Amino acid sequence: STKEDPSVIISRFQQYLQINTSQPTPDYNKAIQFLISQAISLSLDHQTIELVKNKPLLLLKWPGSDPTLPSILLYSHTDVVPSEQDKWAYHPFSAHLDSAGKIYARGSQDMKCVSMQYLEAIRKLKAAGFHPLRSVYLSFAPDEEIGGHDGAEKFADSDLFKSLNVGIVLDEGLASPSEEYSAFYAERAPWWLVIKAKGAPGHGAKLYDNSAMENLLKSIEIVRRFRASQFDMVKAGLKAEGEVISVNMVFLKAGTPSPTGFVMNLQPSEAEAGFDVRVPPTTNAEALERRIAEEWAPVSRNMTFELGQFKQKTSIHDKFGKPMITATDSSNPWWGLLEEAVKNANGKLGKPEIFPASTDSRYFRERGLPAIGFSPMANTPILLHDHNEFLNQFEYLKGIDMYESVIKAYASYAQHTKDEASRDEL
Ligand SMILES: CSCC[C@H](NC=O)C(=O)O
Ligand SMILES: [Zn+2]
Ligand SMILES: [Zn+2]
Repeated sequence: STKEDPSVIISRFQQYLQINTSQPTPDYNKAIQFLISQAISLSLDHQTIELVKNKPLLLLKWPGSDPTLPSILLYSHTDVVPSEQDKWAYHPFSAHLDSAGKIYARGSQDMKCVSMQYLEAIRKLKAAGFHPLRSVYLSFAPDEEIGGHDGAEKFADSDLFKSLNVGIVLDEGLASPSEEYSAFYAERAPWWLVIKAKGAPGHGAKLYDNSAMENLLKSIEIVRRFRASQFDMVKAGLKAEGEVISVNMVFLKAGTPSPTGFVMNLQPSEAEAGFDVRVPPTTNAEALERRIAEEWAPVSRNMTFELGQFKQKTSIHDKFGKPMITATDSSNPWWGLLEEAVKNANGKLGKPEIFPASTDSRYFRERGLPAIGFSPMANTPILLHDHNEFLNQFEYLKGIDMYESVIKAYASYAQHTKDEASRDEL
């Protein structure tokens, strides 16, 4: 087969990056249309599913020769987070390629690179005459950045998904600043917390106990001490970022509004603060909830709290009651195959990590399925959700080689895994 000019591969990536799929008004139709054109050029079967109106999910299939074997799902999301355009060196949807080979775009790392690399790897495998044993599915899903409720959550719950008989899911990971690729076997659960304080209102000049502001500030101090204790373990190198509980205050809301701002000589009777809390899968969840109720928002200080507002208080357990963790030992051959495949493509996989934020993988792990987070970007600063998100074109091309090797290994795996065998019995 003839080798394709890399600049053609890069320009296809740029084309996808130039489609504005930014929340809260992603142009999903344009993205899906483009991806379908790629699927057609690869002779892959395609099907668009609207689990929710105007939120299309594209499903592609590369049929395997043994339909009795569970399939491989190459998963990605099509939406990206918003960007502050004027803080970028280049427009976030220009996909500008600079003289060092860096491609600047929102989504260049999270995760339009992965979507396109899957497709490019399949293009190469097809050109080399490879035929999969296991069926390979690709799904391009909406709404990951706003929680995945109208995307992955409904997809994983559908009869269609069941009919795909998926055995392993590949989803997004993170860039790695070192030369080792990062890979993730679990993630932290988001617990979005709002604590509210009540207290007696009074004159702004009066000193008295139990005002709403004082009550809230005491809680904030206690939360900050907890935050520091967790952060210290990371700083001391005792734990990785994904292994501690993170708590970050994300809003403060209090005061009595007036046409000129706030009333200055009145102490308000209510005050609240919001926290983005992320919980590792092996946390004692009851103990953490007790801590919140007894220390962070105690009734004794006139406080209340709400967990799971904005639909985010995810369980750290799957539906079988086990911590949502994909095995990395010999019980899960997919991990070893990934390591091996990366090595065969002249890369090196780092130690398995817990993803510090959230991904759609949780909807698959919830069902007891193994899911691995892997975005092949080595020697790259982690810039997801940041200004000037970029990916170097040479890393992008290397990533295609990684997937070529990984997809080949996964789609050729002939044995039933232990997992698959036990699922068959259900
Ligand atoms: C919790 S739902 C939002 C998902 C989002 N995912 C990636 O950044 C995150 O904040 O982790
Ligand atoms: Zn993402
Ligand atoms: Zn994201």
